[in-house]
Amino acid sequence: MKIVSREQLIDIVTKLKAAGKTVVFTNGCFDVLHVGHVRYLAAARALGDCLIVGLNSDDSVRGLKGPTRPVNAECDRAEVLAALAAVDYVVIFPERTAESLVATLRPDIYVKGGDYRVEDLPEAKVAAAYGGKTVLIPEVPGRSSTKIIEKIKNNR
Ligand SMILES: Nc1ncnc2c1ncn2[C@@H]1O[C@H](COP(=O)(O)OP(=O)(O)OP(=O)(O)O)[C@@H](O)[C@H]1O
Ligand SMILES: O=P(O)(O)O[C@@H]1O[C@H]([C@H](O)CO)[C@@H](O)[C@H](O)[C@@H]1O
Repeated sequence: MKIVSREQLIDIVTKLKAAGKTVVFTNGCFDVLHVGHVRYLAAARALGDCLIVGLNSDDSVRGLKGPTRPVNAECDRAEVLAALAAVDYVVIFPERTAESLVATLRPDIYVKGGDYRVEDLPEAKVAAAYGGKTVLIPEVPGRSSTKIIEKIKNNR
């Protein structure tokens, strides 16, 4: 099963690190999945041996993106991500940022998309403090969940 609790992940990551594996971590809302997400996750997985995705809970997505989001509930979003070959584990987190997950799991590599700047990522600061590296994956232009939702709303 790829969808795991924070406690299960601590155990999994401890074993991976003991075996000398490179652990990669990213986080996000992943509301309406698109090709930008798929390429991004494949590129993140290629940086190491195991890709963990921290998935924002429904309440935390509402707090970040507004009351009409998410379109897809957290259990559905988690199952869709877990169906991707690039994704090894999914953990749902309730906080506004993934700082505590990064601090707990201490992944070797922290990843976000090119729509972010490293200096704006609080999670990157947490990673840097224990020697973790942050990598930004170039953005696939013109693809976003919001754009898909707008297209459906406007019936085009
Ligand atoms: N087009 C894209 N190309 C590459 N990476 C992306 C792209 N869109 C999102 N990402 C990355 O995927 C992760 C999840 O992003 P998110 O779910 O917010 O995507 P989004 O499509 O921009 O959503 P929204 O439109 O709701 O803001 C983030 O780390 C983000 O950097
Ligand atoms: O899907 P998003 O909006 O890219 O995900 C958010 O990313 C934030 C980012 O890491 C900068 O802090 C994160 O803090 C937030 O919890 C969402 O995962």
